[in-house]
Amino acid sequence: MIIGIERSRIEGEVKAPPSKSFAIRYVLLSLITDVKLESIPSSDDVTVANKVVHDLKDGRDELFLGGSATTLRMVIPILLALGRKIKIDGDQTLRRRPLNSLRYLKGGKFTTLQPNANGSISLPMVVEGKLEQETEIEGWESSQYVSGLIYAYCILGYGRIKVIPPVSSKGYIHMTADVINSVGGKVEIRDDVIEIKCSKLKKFHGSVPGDYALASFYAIGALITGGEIKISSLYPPPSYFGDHEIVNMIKQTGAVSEVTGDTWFVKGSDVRRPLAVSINDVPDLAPSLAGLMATIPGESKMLDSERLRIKESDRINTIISTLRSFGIDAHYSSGTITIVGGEPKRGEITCPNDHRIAMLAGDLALRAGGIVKNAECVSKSNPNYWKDLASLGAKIREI
Ligand SMILES: O=C(O)C1=C[C@@H](OP(=O)(O)O)[C@@H](O)[C@H](O)C1
Ligand SMILES: C=C(OP(=O)(O)O)C(=O)O
Repeated sequence: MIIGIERSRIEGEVKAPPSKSFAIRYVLLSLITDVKLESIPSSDDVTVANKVVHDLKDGRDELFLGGSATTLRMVIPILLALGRKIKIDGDQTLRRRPLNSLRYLKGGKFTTLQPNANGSISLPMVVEGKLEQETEIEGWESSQYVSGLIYAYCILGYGRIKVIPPVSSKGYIHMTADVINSVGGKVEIRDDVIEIKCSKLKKFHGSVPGDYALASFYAIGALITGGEIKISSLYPPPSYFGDHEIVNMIKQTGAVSEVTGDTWFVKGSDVRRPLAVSINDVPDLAPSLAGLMATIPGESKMLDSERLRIKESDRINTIISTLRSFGIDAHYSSGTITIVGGEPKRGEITCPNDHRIAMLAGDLALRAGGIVKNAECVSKSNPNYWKDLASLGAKIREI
């Protein structure tokens, strides 16, 4: 799919896209207790998670994880809790994602079926073995393993995890703990030790809340085109640091940005301050933030950005190359992406099999005009992205 966008003003009201992270957690929760969702999001990753659960319940011994690393790194500990020997594979983007932290999971055996040059653990592989009751695991590579271990120990009834610092994306671990605690589990996070106790869990009957990181592409699209926007169906920002922090980050630049109830209101102002933020705990905010930083005069910085290299694409390179395609100067050094804000020029990219990079290009094109090829890649998390932009005033067409 090739999408052409002319300079537009984004404004109005829109429902936030459903949260991929909450949706995958609720789908996987159905392996532990009864779950009834008002509706299941149609994004690729949630569809994959749903298929994985059905295949496990049908007793299959092969799973296909598409491009979803959240599903992959959460399911592996669950398989060790279930004591199932399973062959798992994914698409090309998932096969490039590192799984080195698996070496900490004592009791697990991971046979890589296409050994790579550096001998690291990767897909396709066979997972077998039994999870030990206490585990330590490094926290740097991904929080998703820790989330999977919380589910795994809930299945086993009890477990203890020592997370070796530094711990990345901590908010997602709190999200997982909140989901299990909401159905009667007992997940206690004390510094770097997590203790899990689960007996008979309650049923879960509810809906998937909106996604702040995905919604931020709409908010920033409005900001950089002079509009104002209300985005509804979001969850009240929790106490821990997570993707909802985007609300405050946008406020720090001088814009109006506030959540009332389930609705986020965003409007630009005459004040445009450059931003310097660490994204190690909120990596999914980097692509949308890049679009905002691109239009704020001065140097903005995204610190602690090393882990962006191991997402669906090497996002350090793909964020910088996308910005440069729209005439914005950006560079990387020692963990920091520096963006020199200015006036984007008409640009064109081919989505590098990374949904959030296509959405970054979409936002920049709303300001300056442009073209996005392989635009269907947004379906990994938000298949309605282009349609939502059109409903908010984007001059957009399929070429
Ligand atoms: O647990 C989750 O739902 C997620 C965790 C994050 O990954 P890392 O923990 O690897 O940063 C994030 O990038 C991903 O999109 C969703
Ligand atoms: C990295 C992402 O997802 P995952 O890790 O689940 O593939 C993402 O949604 O940007």
